[in-house]
Amino acid sequence: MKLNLNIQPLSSWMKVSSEPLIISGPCSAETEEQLLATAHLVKNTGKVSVLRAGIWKPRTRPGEFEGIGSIGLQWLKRAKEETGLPTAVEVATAKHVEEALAAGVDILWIGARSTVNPFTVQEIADALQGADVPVMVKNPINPDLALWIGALERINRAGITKLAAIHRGFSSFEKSAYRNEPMWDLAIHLKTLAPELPILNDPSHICGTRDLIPYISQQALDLDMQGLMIESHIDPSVAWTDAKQQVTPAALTEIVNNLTIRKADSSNPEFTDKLQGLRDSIDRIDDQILQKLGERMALVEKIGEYKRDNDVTILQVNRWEEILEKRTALASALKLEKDFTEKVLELIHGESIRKQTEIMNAKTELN
Ligand SMILES: O=C(O)C(=O)C[C@]1(C(=O)O)C=C[C@@H](O)C=C1
Repeated sequence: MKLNLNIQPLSSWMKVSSEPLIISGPCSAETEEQLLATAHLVKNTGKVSVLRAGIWKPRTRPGEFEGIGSIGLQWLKRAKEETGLPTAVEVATAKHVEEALAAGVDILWIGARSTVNPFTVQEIADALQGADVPVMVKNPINPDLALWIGALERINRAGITKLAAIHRGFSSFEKSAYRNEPMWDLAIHLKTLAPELPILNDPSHICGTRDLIPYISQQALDLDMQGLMIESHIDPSVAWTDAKQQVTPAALTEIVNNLTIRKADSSNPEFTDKLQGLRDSIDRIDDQILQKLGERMALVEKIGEYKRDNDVTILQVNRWEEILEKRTALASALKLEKDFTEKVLELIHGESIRKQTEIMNAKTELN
């Protein structure tokens, strides 16, 4: 299945001053001085194409700093006039959209806490009708690809064709080094469904702490993401929100300088030839794997019929354990990851059980 989004390529609406595309600025606009000072430093890095700042902040508990509000729009306007950087803010209600558009904000983004709620997204989409503004949609808090896609579709159906997704990681109960688990598979899946949709990465929210930002940023670029949104602050130690994950503009420069930019393809004929040769070998091996899986499944069916005729259970725990043990030992000798091998075997065993259940049920129907 492919998504049917009507979108314009990123290059037609985003002027990237230096590769890769970096959107940066404070988590929150706190004071006019703080925003302007950060904007100038960020501009002077020469690495940043868009200035970001949160002015309406959804906070988990009441009583925390909830953003400076509409006054921040005037500060952003001034920052843009002084630095020439286009601006981006998060919007979460129709009123935010109206105010941001009236103040000439260049890019709007929808935050993870809004993307989870189709009512909120629809309200934002309705307010966007007729506007020609780029919109970026962060993934929902929970790892639900359909919600992310639904939000992108709602915004697109409102006529927004300058559209991008932002991967900011997902909330998880499991203890992790990250504030939000990257769960790269979901972003890769979205890219597969909509190859034309630009996906940016937000390492600040994935990491929650600045030390991990370089690693996640590199991984995002290596997964062919089109840019990075990295929070920066003149003095992160006194930031009013997300102090641990913001970086100074100087640190931002270092992070970006250390990134290796890899292209999606190479025009070097030697590379292309060698890659083709290796891919041909992979094609042959994939064919063999599938052929062998087909042969294995035929045996599983035979066993299924045999079990049915002798009233023997499908699940054979001892045999399954024996398989797991022997194959993971072989796999480790072949330098395959244990985790990976177990996952493959579990998939195969699950399919055997499904197939044999079908065979057993066929017997019930006949009787
Ligand atoms: O050995 C069997 O009894 C089978 O049916 C085969 C098989 C397998 O896929 O290898 C399937 C189900 C059992 O739980 C154990 C093993």
